[in-house]
Amino acid sequence: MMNKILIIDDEEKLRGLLARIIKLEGFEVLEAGDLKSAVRKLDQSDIDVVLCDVKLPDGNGVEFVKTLREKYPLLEVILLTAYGNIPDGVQAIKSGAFDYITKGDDNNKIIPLIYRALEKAELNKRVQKLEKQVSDKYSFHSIIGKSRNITASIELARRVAPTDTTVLLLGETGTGKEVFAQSIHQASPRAKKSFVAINCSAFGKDLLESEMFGHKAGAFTGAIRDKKGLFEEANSGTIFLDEIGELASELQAKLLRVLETGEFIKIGETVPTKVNVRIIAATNRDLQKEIASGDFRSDLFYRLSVFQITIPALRERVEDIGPLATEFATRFALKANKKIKSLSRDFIAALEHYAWNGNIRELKNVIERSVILTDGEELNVESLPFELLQISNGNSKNLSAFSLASAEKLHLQKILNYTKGNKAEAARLLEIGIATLYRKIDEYKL
Ligand SMILES: Nc1ncnc2c1ncn2[C@@H]1O[C@H](COP(=O)(O)OP(=O)(O)OP(=O)(O)O)[C@@H](O)[C@H]1O
Repeated sequence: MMNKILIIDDEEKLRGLLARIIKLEGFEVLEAGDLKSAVRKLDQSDIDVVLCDVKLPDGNGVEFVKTLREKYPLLEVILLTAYGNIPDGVQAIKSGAFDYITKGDDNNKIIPLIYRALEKAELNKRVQKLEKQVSDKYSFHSIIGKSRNITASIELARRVAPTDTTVLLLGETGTGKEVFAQSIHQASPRAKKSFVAINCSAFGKDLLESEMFGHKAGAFTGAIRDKKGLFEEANSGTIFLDEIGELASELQAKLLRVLETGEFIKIGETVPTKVNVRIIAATNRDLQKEIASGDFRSDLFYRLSVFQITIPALRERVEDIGPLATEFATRFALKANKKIKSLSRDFIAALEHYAWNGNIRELKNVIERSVILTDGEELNVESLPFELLQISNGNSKNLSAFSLASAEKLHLQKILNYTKGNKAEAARLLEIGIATLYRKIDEYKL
């Protein structure tokens, strides 16, 4: 499609000349003699770049730049200034114009400038598209599940999303706490600002403090330059503090201060930094217990737990397992270039009977493994890890699908089958001592 350029200028001769030059480059040119007819043209067609004169019969071009940026954020504006009137150009750029150019003077400069403005306009469109993709990906719609339990959690999250209220997400590992945090952010007025996530158990205390709050150059050895902390990065947006129960006590105090005053002091700094950040925290621990044992400050807990949402474990919403598995199978099949059309009944039944201590994350892993192991069009039980099929054996050690132990167990089973239960022969083949074999048989309840 041809790019469209709109020229707004009341001097017909000059406008015509400019239009001819631009048309020669293969662009489609639209013309307007005043702001009113310009607005009509802008509403009727998708303009990419606007060239706008300053003095117009019904208004001022410099001021019009602001309106243009707000109403048509994807297009770019080049202001046509009168000779020697640099302040107009500077003001226009402040208001969001792409650039300015002196009228009549530099017609040979206009084409390259238009090309650059077009590139910027294309970029605007790409960014908008990506933003839409991100917000779709992290919207509440992306949370799969129709069970009463999960819909109740989603409903709570929807309600609190548009506010600035601090949210505490409770739930076992892998239940989707981060997915919830992102959806809340995306459904809030802060959606266009940053969403920053930090796992409080991922760093040691000192590193975590500098990650969260930043430091001044020279604050400690290795602090070569000033570092912005994640709270600053998240300014005007949302910060997600995962595994908040792991936060060291000094940092708990610092976080409490942020919650109370919006302020913190960077490492090595003396004056506080102020931020406006919405806080979403998450934990899989029982914070009441941590409070009782003195590991978590109760005042911080009360600040954080203004609005609590519990995300149900997968075993508490068994009816969602089938739809989740199907969705993951589709995604992984696409990724692995496999033609998987269905999941067998037994396959889903086995999934529904399993305890899923690792919740959705574990389910995702199991499905990925099954997709990799399947060559046909249907996922069936043969592709499931051993433990999932051993559900009736309540004593068996609970192993995750990808663990080394799970592979070891499977291997032992195979060898023992091969030697028809002859343990001495099995130990020889496995190149381990007979005592070790007995121990493993016992451990895996073979
Ligand atoms: N309802 C859902 N629908 C689809 N995918 C989901 C859903 N909930 C979670 N997931 C996926 O499950 C995985 C685990 O989710 P997430 O990281 O949000 O869990 P978490 O509770 O924050 O885990 P942890 O406590 O270990 O940090 C991710 O890959 C996520 O994309």
